[in-house]
Amino acid sequence: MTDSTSLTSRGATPARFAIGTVLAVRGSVLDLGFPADALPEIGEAVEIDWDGPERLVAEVQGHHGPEMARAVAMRETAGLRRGTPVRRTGAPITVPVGEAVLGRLLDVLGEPKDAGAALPDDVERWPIHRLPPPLSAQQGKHELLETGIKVIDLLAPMARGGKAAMFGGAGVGKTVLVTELIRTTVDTYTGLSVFAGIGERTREGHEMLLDMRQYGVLDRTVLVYGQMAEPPGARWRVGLTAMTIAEYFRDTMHRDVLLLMDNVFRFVQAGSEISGLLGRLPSRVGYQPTLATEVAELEERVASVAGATVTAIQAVYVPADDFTDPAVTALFGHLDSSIVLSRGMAAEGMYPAVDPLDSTSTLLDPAIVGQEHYDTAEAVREAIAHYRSLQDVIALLGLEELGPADRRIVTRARRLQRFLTQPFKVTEAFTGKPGRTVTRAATVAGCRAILAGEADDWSESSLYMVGDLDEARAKEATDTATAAA
Ligand SMILES: Nc1ncnc2c1ncn2[C@@H]1O[C@H](COP(=O)(O)OP(=O)(O)OP(=O)(O)O)[C@@H](O)[C@H]1O
Repeated sequence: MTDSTSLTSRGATPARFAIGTVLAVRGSVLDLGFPADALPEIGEAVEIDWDGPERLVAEVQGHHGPEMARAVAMRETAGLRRGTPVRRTGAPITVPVGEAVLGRLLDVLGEPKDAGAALPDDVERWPIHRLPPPLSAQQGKHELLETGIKVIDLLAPMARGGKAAMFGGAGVGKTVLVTELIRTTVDTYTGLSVFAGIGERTREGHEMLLDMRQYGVLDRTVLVYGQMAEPPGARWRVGLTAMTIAEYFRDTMHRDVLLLMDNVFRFVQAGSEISGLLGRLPSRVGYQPTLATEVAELEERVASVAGATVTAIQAVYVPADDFTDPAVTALFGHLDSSIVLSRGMAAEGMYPAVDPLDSTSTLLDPAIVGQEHYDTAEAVREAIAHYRSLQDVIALLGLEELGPADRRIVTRARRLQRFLTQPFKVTEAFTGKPGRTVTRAATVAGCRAILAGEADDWSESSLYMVGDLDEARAKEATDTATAAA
């Protein structure tokens, strides 16, 4: 028996501060020995008393016999030895919340990583595991969150207090789109933003910090990072850390919060790594058997309560462009707005590469967006779907072989596709084109005019990478004048 048993049995240490020891270290997974009457609970945080480089906290995941708990470390365990003392905390992992964390870059445990001052000792802390608000307290999601991005506002509008996700394979523009959404919404949005960087490149965290400072919105933003170089425990829990900070702003300060997560797939992937390390049998496609529960635990907490909202905007990597991947399908069901990025469109330079047919939103309903918007969105989809169905024929026989009605639809669909491209503020530096935001009304009006044939005689390039239709009209006029001269 360990010393700790005698300590507890003498009654010198209350159970919740009971001391145990590290029995085995396998990467991020720790086997911990405790006295039988003081085994930490599942979900409880334990602190390792070691002389390693950083405070080491682990979360208990299971009990293996009456005196052994298995836990997942939130930080690197290199150098950790068997026999090192471990302390129970009697609570789940807690993270600092409130005004003190605004403008800061934190890690999964809420510790600052931005070389700034330490957080005050008396900062309020909340546990990262919390239940979603009861259904009776949640409010509906019928208010639109206009983004100023034409294709999203028209075809996959977002809800204030809702959940939206951008799906796409590697390099199709997820990060660019999420960053642009922060950029465009912070100008108009009076709420606070919490950004969760999950399992992506480490440098992106510091770039985001600099960007937020440059936009002058850092004091309304919290950045929380668990990036790809960090152990799976950090990547698995960092989303909950960010969510908890957002919930505090919503529930205690009654502020609207924009919660941005890049990349939610990495959260699922970290859960899968941990499941394997814990020796659990894998389920479909090798994912953890608890996949749906883990995703639901995160997603269900995004809600509006008593007039204050948390709006989630997430990037989701689609492995090998396979939209039937279980991680991707588990997420789809939770969303109000699904924005699908297409490799084909990215390859043609049609940025943002949002697929107009695959992207959907529950808000695209005449009762919410209005009849005119709804009808326009449907007509745009129909025209593009018709064009796609004719693409093989066009490739084989040429446009000339089509009847006049089909040819008219193709002309308009191609112009609509170009009109739905848009230069972004965040890409100004490398495209050289100043970014544009367009109101929903102008987007709808522009598409209606194209559908009615106004742009039939314009060159397609006049509609490419512009803001509203007036800008395209002006570009067409200049180009025509230059050609004539
Ligand atoms: N709106 C855009 N305008 C111009 N170029 C873009 C746009 N979106 C993406 N790109 C180009 O595509 C590249 C990849 O974009 P991004 O990093 O956002 O992809 P991603 O889907 O997040 O990739 P990963 O899965 O590798 O993180 C950018 O570096 C840029 O060159």
